[in-house]
Amino acid sequence: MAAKEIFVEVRDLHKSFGTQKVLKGVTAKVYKGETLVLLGGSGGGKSVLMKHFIGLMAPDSGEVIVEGENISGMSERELGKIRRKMGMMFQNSALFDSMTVGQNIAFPLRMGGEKDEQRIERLVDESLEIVRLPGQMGKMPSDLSGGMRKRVALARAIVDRPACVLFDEPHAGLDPITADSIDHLVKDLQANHEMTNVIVTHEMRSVFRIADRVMFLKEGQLYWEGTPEELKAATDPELKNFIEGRSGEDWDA
Ligand SMILES: Nc1ncnc2c1ncn2[C@@H]1O[C@H](COP(=O)(O)OP(=O)(O)OP(=O)(O)O)[C@@H](O)[C@H]1O
Repeated sequence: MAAKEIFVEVRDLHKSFGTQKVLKGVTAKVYKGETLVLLGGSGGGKSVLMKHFIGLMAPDSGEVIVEGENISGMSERELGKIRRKMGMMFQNSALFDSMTVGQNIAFPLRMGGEKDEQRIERLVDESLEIVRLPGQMGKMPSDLSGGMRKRVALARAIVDRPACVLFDEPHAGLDPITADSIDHLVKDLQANHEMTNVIVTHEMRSVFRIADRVMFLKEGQLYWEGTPEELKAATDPELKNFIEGRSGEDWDA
């Protein structure tokens, strides 16, 4: 088998907000073409780590390397190029309620200086096709269900055909069937559009459906990494409690 190519690598990342140390020396790799899931308790630093992958946050110390390029110290212009390799689907969809679906999806293209309206229209159309919402560009976000809003947010994240999509809790607030449709879209992006996916989620059913690899963050450090099969077989009480949804505290005491 060919050696796996690294898409993003972080080395010994440290990040604090005021006196709160959020990342305490995280070293991790994301491989091209994989679906990587980040797990861990609330506040463990998953979203903060993901924002470092895309250059939205800069570390206090440590390195972020995207396709072999160290992004620390890059100018905003150079960082812009790096960010275009990645699309991010934010928590709670973060759509602009005053804009139509089409305008929301086109937003990153226009912000990036795209002036070719035909190209914008084509990319918006294609993105809506990919997320299985063809022809919905004229709707307002308030007319859509939660699941459809997530799909629009995904269409916006992929509109510029990034090499990698970062998903911050794409399953939050969805019923199991709608969550399943998001999982199908994730696997479709990977299989048919050669995208690398990095996903923060708490939805264990989805983890076992979509992940090629799992990383478990705890208190700002990489506590464990492995395949979903290895996670299922894990005997570590911390991991077992997490996947089985147990608090680990003794409530009968
Ligand atoms: N921009 C910021 N300014 C100050 N504190 C922040 C900022 N971003 C994150 N934090 C803090 O960093 C900690 C980790 O946040 P993060 O969002 O990465 O957690 P998480 O592991 O993704 O958890 P959750 O599952 O709850 O989203 C939290 O205590 C949060 O309040």
